[in-house]
Amino acid sequence: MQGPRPVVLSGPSGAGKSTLLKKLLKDYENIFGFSVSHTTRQPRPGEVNGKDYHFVTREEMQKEIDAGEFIEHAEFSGNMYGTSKGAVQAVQAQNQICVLDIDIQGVKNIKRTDLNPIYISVQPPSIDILEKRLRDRKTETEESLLKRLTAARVDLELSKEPGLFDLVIINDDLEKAYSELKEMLLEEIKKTQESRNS
Ligand SMILES: Nc1ncnc2c1ncn2[C@@H]1O[C@H](COP(=O)(O)OP(=O)(O)OP(=O)(O)O)[C@@H](O)[C@H]1O
Ligand SMILES: Nc1nc2c(ncn2[C@@H]2O[C@H](COP(=O)(O)O)[C@@H](O)[C@H]2O)c(=O)[nH]1
Repeated sequence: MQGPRPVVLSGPSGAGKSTLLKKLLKDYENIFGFSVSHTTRQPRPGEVNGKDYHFVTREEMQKEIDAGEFIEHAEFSGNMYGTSKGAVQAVQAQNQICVLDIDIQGVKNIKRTDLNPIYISVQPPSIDILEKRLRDRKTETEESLLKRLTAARVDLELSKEPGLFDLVIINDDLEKAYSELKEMLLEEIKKTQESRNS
């Protein structure tokens, strides 16, 4: 795959990946592009099909997986999620830095590909704080919230594997976490800006 190095943002549900990503996409509108994943979960209020996710049925997604159209896919908290080749190519065709928001199974699967991204894990200061953030977000039922907390514990354990991530950001103070993210990506941002001006 060509163009600037992609970025993988991973970490437990509710850790703050989308919040950080939204800031990044707003501040560097033309530099970063979001890899729009497929999912079988129901859209949340305000989510737009084709922008936040491609919302599909299990049958539709399985058909595309069987056809070899996905770079990676995983089952998370009772739903399927996956990154299509098309999602990444659409961003790379614009010569933008492609950002993938994926779970830890996705990270492990991407490691087996030639995508060569920068791997960043966004983590909460504690499980209690994560639970509060997920509850306050009001997107989950009690059942899905408990599933996500169980997955979060597994994620935090697995992410200790040496070398799995290039950077771990503890998202306590949002501005501090965002500064750490920007600092890590500064070189790729500069390279992309320079290539635009040349
Ligand atoms: N540093 C922070 N301090 C307080 N609240 C935060 C902080 N960062 C994010 N939040 C809030 O926590 C909630 C979860 O954040 P967000 O939706 O960005 O998580 P996520 O990692 O993208 O989750 P998911 O994987 O489920 O999409 C949101 O309501 C967000 O506003
Ligand atoms: N392996 C993949 N994981 C993905 C993908 N898109 C999103 N995700 C992860 O799923 C959970 C839950 O997301 P939510 O939007 O339902 O809260 C979260 O950890 C995402 O990072 C994907 O394409 N592949």
